[in-house]
Amino acid sequence: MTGSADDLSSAAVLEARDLTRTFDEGRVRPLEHVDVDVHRGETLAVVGSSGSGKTTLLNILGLLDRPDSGHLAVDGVAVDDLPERRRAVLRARSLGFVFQDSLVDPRRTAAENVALALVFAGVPRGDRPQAVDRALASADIGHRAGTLAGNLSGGERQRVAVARAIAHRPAILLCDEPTGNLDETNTERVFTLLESYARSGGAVVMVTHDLDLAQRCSRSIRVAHGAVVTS
Ligand SMILES: Nc1ncnc2c1ncn2[C@@H]1O[C@H](COP(=O)(O)OP(=O)(O)OP(=O)(O)O)[C@@H](O)[C@H]1O
Repeated sequence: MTGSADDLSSAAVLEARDLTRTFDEGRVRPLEHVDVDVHRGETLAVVGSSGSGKTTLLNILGLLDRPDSGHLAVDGVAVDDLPERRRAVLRARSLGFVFQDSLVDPRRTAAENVALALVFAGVPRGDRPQAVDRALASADIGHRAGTLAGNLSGGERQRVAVARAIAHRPAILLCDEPTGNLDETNTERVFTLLESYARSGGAVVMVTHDLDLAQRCSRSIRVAHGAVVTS
């Protein structure tokens, strides 16, 4: 990530135009002609009823799925005609993912889980130990660096998942119900981490059913009947 708290450029790091995604030969149409911009320094909540298309949108923004039509630029790179190999590199370098159940490897330590993600992100070997320490510390889980992830609590494991997602300083953090399995205290901790990543210059997109959290984001959009509206 090149931005910083002092350099919150207004340029969008995610720009989606006229996205359409349908399933079942067009019978299911979660996204139709949708535009979305996401900027550095912001937390963007994506809300909407179950089945409205939130995950579909997140998957397209995260290069995990392709739209039927439309245009998408990720971290300044137009991806529409990019071959899968280059999409994978962009995904690994510019994007970080946090899911409701982020599936950290229970047989590896917290630090090893984060280090592995740095390998995939192409971070040079010599830079990895410091990046691991920094990420675990900023996710407030540095004191459990050497603990097997399988022995951590659910809240601690999710903080490791956040550390893993931010360790390579991606421009954009995409989160699908990141607090969905957490109690109130851990929800607050994880949300605070995401906010602080945005404050440090990242862009955070968060699908959530938690309307209180959505209200605390800098902006929120609602997916409904194929459209995306600012809510
Ligand atoms: N691969 C697929 N094949 C067929 N239909 C799909 C596929 N993926 C999603 N859908 C359908 O697209 C619609 C939107 O699904 P999506 O998972 O994006 O909703 P959502 O808003 O994230 O829902 P939830 O809040 O329940 O997770 C749903 O009707 C879903 O069944």
